[in-house]
Amino acid sequence: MTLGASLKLYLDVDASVEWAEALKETARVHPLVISGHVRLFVLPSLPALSAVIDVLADSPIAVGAQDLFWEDRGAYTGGVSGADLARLGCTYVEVGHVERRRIFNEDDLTIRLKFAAALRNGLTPVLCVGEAEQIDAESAAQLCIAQLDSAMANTTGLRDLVVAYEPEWAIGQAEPAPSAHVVSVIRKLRQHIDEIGLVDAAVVYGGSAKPGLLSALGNRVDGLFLGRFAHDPAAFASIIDEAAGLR
Ligand SMILES: O=C[C@H](O)COP(=O)(O)O
Repeated sequence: MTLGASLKLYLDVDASVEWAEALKETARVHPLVISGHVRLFVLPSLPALSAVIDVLADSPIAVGAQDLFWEDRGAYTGGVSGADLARLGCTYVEVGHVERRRIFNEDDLTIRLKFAAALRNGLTPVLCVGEAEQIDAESAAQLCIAQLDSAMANTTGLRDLVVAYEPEWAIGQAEPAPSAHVVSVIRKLRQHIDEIGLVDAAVVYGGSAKPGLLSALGNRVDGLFLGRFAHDPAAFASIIDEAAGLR
């Protein structure tokens, strides 16, 4: 089971460190985390990365970035190099979140280049896919598959991948997407992923995910990608407990 959380730009550096310290304590005593049956990763904001990496250095919680640039070196003011993220100790990087698409104008080509940059630097991509409007599961799955195939076009050397199914209409809401919809889309996504030979990829759900959801979805998903509802370390801990209950 894979559980990840992105802090987006919600927590400042000090709050991110405090949050990481609380998660570290949860992970330290949780048997399923210790045994590796639940893998945890967190994606703080860029300025908090180093401090959070320091806090989690001797814990099983992996750290990643929420974005990277598609080139590693050069005249790219403000760019973030995947090589530097790896050097800092990041092992994950998020690519394709809809907020990057909408607010920062990233398109399919940008996402493909960033996906390649992640792989080139040995970072596990957390590739976000999802439909914009609430539509039927079959149509949603086709859109997600098209986004996945586009991001991975010409990809070589893929070792590990997290695919986060994040329907845009369910992000930032009080409730996640209905479980039946999530299960149906993820089943079709999983089928496609298996067909193209990525059997080890984890397919997780994100979009107002919170305590109770994992139990409702059961083993039909590989985990969750959390946003706001992970800000409370106790909520994160209770979701790890839910993962334990599914074993
Ligand atoms: O990256 C996380 C997702 O966009 C979900 O965020 P949210 O749970 O705050 O809606």
